Amino acid sequence: MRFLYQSRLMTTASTALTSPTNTCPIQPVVGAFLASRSQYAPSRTSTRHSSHSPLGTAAPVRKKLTIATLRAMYQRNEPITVVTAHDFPSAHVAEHAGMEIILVGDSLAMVAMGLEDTSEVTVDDMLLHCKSVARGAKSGFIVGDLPMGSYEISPDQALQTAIRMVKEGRVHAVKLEGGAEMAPQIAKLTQAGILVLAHIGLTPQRQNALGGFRVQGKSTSAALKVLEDALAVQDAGAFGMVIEAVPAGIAEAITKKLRVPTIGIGAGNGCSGQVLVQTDMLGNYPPGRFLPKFVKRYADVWGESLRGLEAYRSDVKDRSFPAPEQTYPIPEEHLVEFKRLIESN
Ligand SMILES: Nc1nc(=O)c2c([nH]1)NC[C@@H]1CN(c3ccc(C(=O)N[C@@H](CCC(=O)O)C(=O)O)cc3)CN21
Ligand SMILES: CC(C)C(=O)C(=O)O
Repeated sequence: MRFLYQSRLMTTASTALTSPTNTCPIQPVVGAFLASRSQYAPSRTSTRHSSHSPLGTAAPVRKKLTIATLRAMYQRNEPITVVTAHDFPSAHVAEHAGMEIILVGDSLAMVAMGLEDTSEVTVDDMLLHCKSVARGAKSGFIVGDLPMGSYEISPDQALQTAIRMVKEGRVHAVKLEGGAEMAPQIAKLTQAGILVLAHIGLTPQRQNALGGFRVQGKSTSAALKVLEDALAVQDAGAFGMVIEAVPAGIAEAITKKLRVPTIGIGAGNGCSGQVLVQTDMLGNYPPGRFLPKFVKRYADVWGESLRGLEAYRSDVKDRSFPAPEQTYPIPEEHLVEFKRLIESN
């Protein structure tokens, strides 16, 4: 299953940015901005923007989200929306869609780096992706994963890594996998003023020990262990926790026992919020790829990307691209003179 699960796909989802169906309140601002730039035509009077990030640097689109915002949402029982991002465009579109938390998950190993699993990801890999995401999402609350091997050895190691994630990666909080056994790490980071999102239930970095990506907490005793982990990470100071692949009824009951939010993935709608991997939920993979049961596909980025690329290829092959409107004109007399000069030689 591990082999089926990997993905070597292109990953940007920037097409959604111009979608007229986007109901996000900031959409009119984006629309107006794009319109004022007349289809990205270079302006003589203003700075030219790189084609790699059509909006130049990301302008803030809403009030900056903080831990206080998240706590207030939790208090009023408003679901917290979380999605992963791994680069500038995927962060930018997540922010424009109003996501509260943008998670730079180590699943970027598969969805952005084409690796087989998350175990090869390094802190430097994470930093590169975190920096790009931070530049794309100026108002979101950004959480970065501590990769396998960068925090388990000791609380000091965890703190060293977490400090780099904040200082260099520009994240607002870190996520680390593990329950009661990670309480010392969580406490150390929290005492140093670094916010921690814990991750319990199915912890993919331990896939070998778990015997694969298996649902956790399926028996009474296994569910009690998940609750024990939830209470331990809460008491160690985690501001919240991801609960992955746990039966819905168990995750809901655990959520009710806590005073910090749970962010569910494959854990039912009784959690305080939900998270999905962006490339999964946007359908940025070819048909037939294996997906966990908990993924719902909300878009077909693969289909749209393929359609656009095939149309481009076809236009290049029959020379209908570039058309006159995509080329630079020259006054006819200059062209005639130019040709006369080069032909007389
Ligand atoms: N692209 C991507 N999306 C993810 O959601 C994700 C990653 N990568 N990588 C890290 C983990 C691994 N994840 C997974 C992967 C597979 C299953 C899975 O196949 N679960 C079985 C359940 C098997 C059982 O009953 O125990 C399923 O049928 O959904 C679950 C979580 C979630 N995470
Ligand atoms: C699936 C989410 C929770 C994650 O940890 C990741 O993207 O790595």
